[in-house]
Amino acid sequence: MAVAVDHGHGFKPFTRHPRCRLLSFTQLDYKMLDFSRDQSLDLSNIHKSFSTPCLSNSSSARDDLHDTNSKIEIIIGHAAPRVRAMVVEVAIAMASGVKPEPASSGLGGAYFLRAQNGDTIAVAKPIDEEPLAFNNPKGLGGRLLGQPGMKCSIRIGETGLRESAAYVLDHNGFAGVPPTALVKFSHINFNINNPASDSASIYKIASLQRYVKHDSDAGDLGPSSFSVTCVHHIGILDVRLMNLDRHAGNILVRNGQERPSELVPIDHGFCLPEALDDPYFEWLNWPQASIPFCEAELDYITRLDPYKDAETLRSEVPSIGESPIRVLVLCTTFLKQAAAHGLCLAEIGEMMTRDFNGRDENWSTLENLCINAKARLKKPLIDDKIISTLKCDDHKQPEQEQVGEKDGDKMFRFDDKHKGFLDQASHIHETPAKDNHPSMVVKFANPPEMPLNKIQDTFLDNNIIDDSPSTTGGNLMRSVSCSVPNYNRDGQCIYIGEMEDEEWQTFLGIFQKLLPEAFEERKSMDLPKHRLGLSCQF
Ligand SMILES: Nc1ncnc2c1ncn2[C@@H]1O[C@H](COP(=O)(O)OP(=O)(O)OP(=O)(O)O)[C@@H](O)[C@H]1O
Repeated sequence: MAVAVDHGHGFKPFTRHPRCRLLSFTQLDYKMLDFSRDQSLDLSNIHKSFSTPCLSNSSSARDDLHDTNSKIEIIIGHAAPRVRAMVVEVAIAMASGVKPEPASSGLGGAYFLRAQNGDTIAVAKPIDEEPLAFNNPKGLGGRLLGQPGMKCSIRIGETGLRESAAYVLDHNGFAGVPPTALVKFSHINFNINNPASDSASIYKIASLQRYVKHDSDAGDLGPSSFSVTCVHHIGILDVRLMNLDRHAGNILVRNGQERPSELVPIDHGFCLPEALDDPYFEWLNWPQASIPFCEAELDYITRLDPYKDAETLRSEVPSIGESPIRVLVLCTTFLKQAAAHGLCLAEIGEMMTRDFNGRDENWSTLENLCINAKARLKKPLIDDKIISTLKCDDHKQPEQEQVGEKDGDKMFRFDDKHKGFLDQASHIHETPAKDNHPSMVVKFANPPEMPLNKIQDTFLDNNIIDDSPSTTGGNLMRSVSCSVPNYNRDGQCIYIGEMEDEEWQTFLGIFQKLLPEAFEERKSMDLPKHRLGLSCQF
């Protein structure tokens, strides 16, 4: 068998729904491993091929139609350590005729790739088999790539990117994310729900992660056998990446000869959302999270450079886009300052998590800080997606916060002096809803600055726009009614990706100035301490 590394651009660009951003895989430096089933394996040849890259002849989708040889191509992760070795092993296994084995667990399509001797090498998760995606094999399919997925802030088809990003950002294996890449498989039998209509079935894009031998996952055990270090390291990663999905099943447990067990974090598809969202941290209530960071951990956190990490993502995972990168910068900044103020992991995690009391979900402390920081920017914040119905009026009533009630909607004055406005916004959900959508009215002190088109653009994809002029008290009132789709319970996320660069920098500066007071307030609460009372051994 000849295994060759290809620096060419072997496949046609991967596109998705026309209204959605293109995944710019054409910009990426593809490296391809070709292998053929009818030739014998020659490992010495593999090494030679790596050191002497050569071009593949199979450079178009048309060629692929006539080429039945299996291929695997690294799209993201070719510079990451230990990725190539994993891909070579998978390539050899596939060349020997080994078939991917579907995993029964998980909501998405996942496949174990085994070597000829039966050892599992890696886990592949095709992006079109994610939960809700059209080729999902577990009855959860039907949607196009690029639409909001299980989490409103992460699009269908983009979890694989994030799995790779988590590995790239886990510097020196601090949290122990297994080697992960985004790859393209061709001529491999993954699931297709409607073969007749699927013309692109000759290849699939998938995340590929090194399989980790394990004894159980964290859901099978209580946390008392887990090492403080493992919990802290995984928690630090989750905070940086705003992981929305750190449930116990996503932490594998390896029992050593002695306690404590080693923890391995997997499944990072719901990290790095496009907007601030509600993270889920299983470790939040584990006693280890309430133990202060040790010197080495504090040193690691101090040395984290959010801007360098942002550059790393831009160069190594370019298709991820700027919004998730901003979430990374914001969360890393938050972590660094929180740790410097002496907060423990549990306190930091709690500040990032929304408060759900069974009926209402309130913004997290982190989200409230961002709302306040945005309110202090000069520009009116009308494109925040916290607003589902907007009305504007140049009639100023500066002394009043709530300026009235109309058709069941509360009316609030809004200008840049009125920083309390966005605190009020947390009460939006309690206002009477129209057509089952939360509703509010905002009065703008400065109508000319209101980019009405921008509002319409923001909501156009999924909403009904009603732009009807009316008059109130002699003042022109423009009305824009939009229904925010029900992504989550409240249909709301705080977006930070829409700001211009300069505005973003100003926002970050304001955000950082707000942090010390918030940390002091958090430290004055003693919530996490009671957890230390639980009986556990470390
Ligand atoms: N790197 C790995 N090493 C060992 N097992 C793994 C690895 N990655 C995933 N698995 C296992 O593969 C199965 C499916 O993986 P995973 O849970 O990540 O899929 P998913 O569809 O994204 O799941 P979920 O519904 O929890 O989001 C699980 O049993 C998981 O434990």
